[in-house]
Amino acid sequence: MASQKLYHTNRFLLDNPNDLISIDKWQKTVNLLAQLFEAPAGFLVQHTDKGFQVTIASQQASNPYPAGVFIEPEVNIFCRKIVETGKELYVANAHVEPCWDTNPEVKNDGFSSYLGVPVFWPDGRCFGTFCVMDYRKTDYQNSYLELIRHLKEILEADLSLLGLYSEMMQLARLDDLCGINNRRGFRALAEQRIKLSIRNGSNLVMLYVDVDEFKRINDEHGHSLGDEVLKLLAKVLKQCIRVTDVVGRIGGDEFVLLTLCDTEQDLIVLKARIMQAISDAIAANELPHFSVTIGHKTVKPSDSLERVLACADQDMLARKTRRAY
Ligand SMILES: Nc1nc2c(ncn2[C@@H]2O[C@H](COP(=O)(O)OP(=O)(O)OP(=O)(O)O)[C@@H](O)[C@H]2O)c(=O)[nH]1
Repeated sequence: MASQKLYHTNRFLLDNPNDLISIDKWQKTVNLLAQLFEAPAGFLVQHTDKGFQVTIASQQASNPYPAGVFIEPEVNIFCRKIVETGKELYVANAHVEPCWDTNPEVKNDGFSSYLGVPVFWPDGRCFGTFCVMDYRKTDYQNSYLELIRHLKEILEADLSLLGLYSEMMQLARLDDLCGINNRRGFRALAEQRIKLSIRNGSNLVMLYVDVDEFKRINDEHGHSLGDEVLKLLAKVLKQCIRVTDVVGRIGGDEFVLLTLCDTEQDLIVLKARIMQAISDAIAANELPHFSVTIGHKTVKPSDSLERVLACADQDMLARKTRRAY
């Protein structure tokens, strides 16, 4: 649960609806495509490792494939060729091209013509295809190709927006230095995690990890070595927890972990594991010795996140003070 993506390029959009995508607008775009080409069927088709899914189908009685239809990845459909090559495809008359003999759109549905362009995710991966099919053979001129390219830009603009928004959310929630959640990101994920644990009755513990005398490390070895210490600590903490736990850096040398922990004994073992992992990492990376103090607070259903954090912080401070005397 280290980060939350707004979209997954390998998941069907129809199964993971997203508020930033206007399916209604996409529907109008696909309808317009079919209308301008006077074609009986127009589509936006998505491809993932699972296969192909019709995301949007033009709303016409002549169109045999409604939105949601799934096609296995190995089926010899026109769209597959585009996904494999990343290039546009125009087939004026599939009945005279033997390579399409096994294509069910030709063999079973009787389509003759296909024109499609690849649609890309903002990271350059192929989302799928935007295409028109006709039962008759066609003779589309260049201007038609221009038209379909322009229309697909409307779809890609929405996918770009999704990418930009996702990046902005990541930036707002990530600590630049350590690459883990910052306070904002940690809070958002921790709130969700606490709600989930209340629902399924699991025991969560908040750990508050603070580097001892970090100021001295900066003063003696320089700020950039101090940064290396913080990065190493973040890496070690991430390695000591499960993927469903939440980790964050919420202050200069202060880190927090929200983790599942059933018993006192589990907690003791986890703290010892963190201490050992820090010692091992210091030795492996030839960094100056440093230690941490770890406070904790068990999460009760009635606790607010603020209270849990404050109590874990106080526990950490009390342990630091006890050690100092
Ligand atoms: N290198 C580096 N130092 C930072 C960063 N953020 C905060 N600091 C420094 O971290 C130090 C934290 O100092 P203190 O809060 O006094 O804590 P401490 O020296 O660890 O003392 P105790 O917590 O009492 O053990 C300060 O000197 C900050 O300047 C950072 O991103 N990189």
